[in-house]
Amino acid sequence: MKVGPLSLRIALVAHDQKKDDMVAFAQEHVEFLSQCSLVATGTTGQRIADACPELSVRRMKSGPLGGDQQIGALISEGEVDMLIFFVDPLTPMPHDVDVKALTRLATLYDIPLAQNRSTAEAILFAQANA
Ligand SMILES: O=C(CO)COP(=O)(O)O
Repeated sequence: MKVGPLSLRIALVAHDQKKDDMVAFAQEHVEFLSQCSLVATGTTGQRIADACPELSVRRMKSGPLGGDQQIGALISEGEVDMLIFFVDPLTPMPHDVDVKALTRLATLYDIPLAQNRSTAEAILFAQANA
């Protein structure tokens, strides 16, 4: 895979049941991601940083404590080019409104939004071959 542009700003978020998926995704694409500017919710970012020490990840608060909203704010400011958000469709979330608000802003501001791994792979492939 060709390496992506340094300027690509990617937000990474995963619910607890999807964090292993996110870590595997980050490990598989570590070369590409190392060329990007990464921001993540707190626990997701920690898991990625632990698994991929070569990646520099800006960590916001944990999702349920406002991290989803912080990333939504970055999107609204035009500071995120792509949202990769591995959602858990089987578990009720206390912060479901924040989850919906975040995906809504990605849709509103028309940035690529991947809510599962196969879509994330497709988006990265498209970027790498653009
Ligand atoms: O809850 C989340 C997304 O809604 C993710 O937050 P964490 O990465 O802190 O677990």
